[in-house]
Amino acid sequence: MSLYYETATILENKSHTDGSLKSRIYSNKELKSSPVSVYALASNATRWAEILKEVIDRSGLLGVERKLTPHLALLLSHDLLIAKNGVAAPKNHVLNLAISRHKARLSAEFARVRLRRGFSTIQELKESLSQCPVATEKDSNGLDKNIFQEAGILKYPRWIRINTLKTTTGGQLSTTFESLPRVESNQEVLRKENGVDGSLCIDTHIPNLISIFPDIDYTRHPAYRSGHLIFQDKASCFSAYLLEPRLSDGDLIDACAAPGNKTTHLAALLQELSHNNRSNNTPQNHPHHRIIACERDADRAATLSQMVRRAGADPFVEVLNTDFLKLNPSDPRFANVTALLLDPSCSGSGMHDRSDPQNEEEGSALPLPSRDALLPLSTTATTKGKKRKRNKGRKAAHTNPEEPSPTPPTTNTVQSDGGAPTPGGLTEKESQETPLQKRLHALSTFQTRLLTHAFRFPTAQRITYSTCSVYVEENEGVIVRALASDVARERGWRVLRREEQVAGLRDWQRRGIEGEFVEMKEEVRQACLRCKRGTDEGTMGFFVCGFVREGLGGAGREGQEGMGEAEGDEEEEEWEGFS
Ligand SMILES: C[S@@+](CC[C@H](N)C(=O)[O-])C[C@H]1O[C@@H](n2cnc3c(N)ncnc32)[C@H](O)[C@@H]1O
Repeated sequence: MSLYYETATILENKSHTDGSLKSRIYSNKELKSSPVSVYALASNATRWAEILKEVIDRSGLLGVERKLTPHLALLLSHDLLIAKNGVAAPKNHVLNLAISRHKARLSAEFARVRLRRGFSTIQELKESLSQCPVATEKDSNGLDKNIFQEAGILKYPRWIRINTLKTTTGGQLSTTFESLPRVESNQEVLRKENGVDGSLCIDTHIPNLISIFPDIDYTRHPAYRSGHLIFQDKASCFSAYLLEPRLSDGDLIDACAAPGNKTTHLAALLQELSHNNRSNNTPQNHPHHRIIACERDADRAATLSQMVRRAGADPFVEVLNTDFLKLNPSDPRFANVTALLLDPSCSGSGMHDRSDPQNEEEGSALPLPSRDALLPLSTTATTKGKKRKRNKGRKAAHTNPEEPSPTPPTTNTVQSDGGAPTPGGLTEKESQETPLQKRLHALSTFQTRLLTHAFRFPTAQRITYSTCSVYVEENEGVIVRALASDVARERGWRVLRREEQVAGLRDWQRRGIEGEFVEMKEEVRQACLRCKRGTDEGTMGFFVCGFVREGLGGAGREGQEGMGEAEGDEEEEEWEGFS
């Protein structure tokens, strides 16, 4: 059935074609299926991906149906479980058979996943996923706007950061955006009147950021192609802005940099500083600040280099295709590092439409089911013959402020020693964790390690830690654990208090939340900034917290600590299944 194969190919996007999901579909002249159907299937399945991944993983579908790829499984299970008309293939078609023979198991898992999230009906769950205003008009391609409503696109404006490395906001407003009237709020931006091409709002928290109607496609516009405009959600701009680069800074590290939105934002902020400080004679093309942009994945590092060049940030940025955890903080190459931006891989649960290029640029992939999902965890944990280290101070249990906890009510605070170990190296509680809990556990362990590694850079004075996740485990939980670490205490790291934050972000109202099992001081909670999906603010779900250092404690131990930890960490990371 070409609809499923073609939609899967579009979502995989192996050729890395530029453009929005919609433009990739409509510009594809080889499609046999109707673009309307491909778009509807792709955008709807994408929206449900996180839930469907959990359903498919729990059912073990991919372990037995070798003909199904993760993308095909996602699309077919969407139609089987959610679409009004079911699977759009004849009953005896190989794809229909491959999914339908597991209907009972998939439906049961779907019901479990739904109930665990606190929704008594599919309709309620559906509504929670598409909190968008109803629109009935057709778009320029004749598409019913309700399709976009389901995909959740209308709720969010398109955020564009004007890249001041190459242009100015004034210049762009009078050229590229000349035809768009200015409005005062995102809500007005989203209210597209008949016959009007949309409007534009200048953001009040982040300089050089605008929002426009999301349906206006600028991916082919010369200003976008030449790097004058960068698609970047407002929330994602918080990380570099909160780090607040200064003229007194030495080198900066972006520890997990690809595809490079925050790296180029840092570069733009640095350049503005030099421009504003006329007494400083640093020539624009020979900045004394170096941004070391670290990315461990080779393909993504190549994309990062490309993006850095396109944004005109190359005079500032040195791309390192390496694992940040392998950098020795005491290496003389990093002797001048004063600030680090850490935006590690995360669950991506704060993103609204992962197939949108704006979100692809944020670096989180579509959650896909896995063939190994049902392998007993004890097998995966011991295949490498490594034993797991205990997480000191680990308290966070699953908490997503946007949905009820999947943790069974009987699960209590995870003790720092994790309880009694099972023969497979897992505690009883850990072996009872759902796939989501296991994933969050592994992610937050990895994220805490990255953050504590950042604490080790001897001359570092400021750090920002951010994720596009809504889960407390990956956010406040990581902050609390990292602050409790020996290295944080020895080196004098503390949170950047709200009153110390850059103007604009200091006024941001959404602050940290205490999860069921994460307690923190009010000062720490206030230091955490959150953005919530589905609000009038028009952002994705996001979290950021800044750190500053009081004094330079423990400076004598840097060399040993840097390398010693990297080795031990590797052992733990392999156990956690991250490569
Ligand atoms: C959320 S994305 C970063 C997005 C980026 N900050 C931006 O704004 O465009 C996380 C990136 O970190 C990379 N990464 C994960 N672990 C890493 C590590 N230990 N060292 C370096 N890069 C890592 C991932 O490959 C991924 O590209």
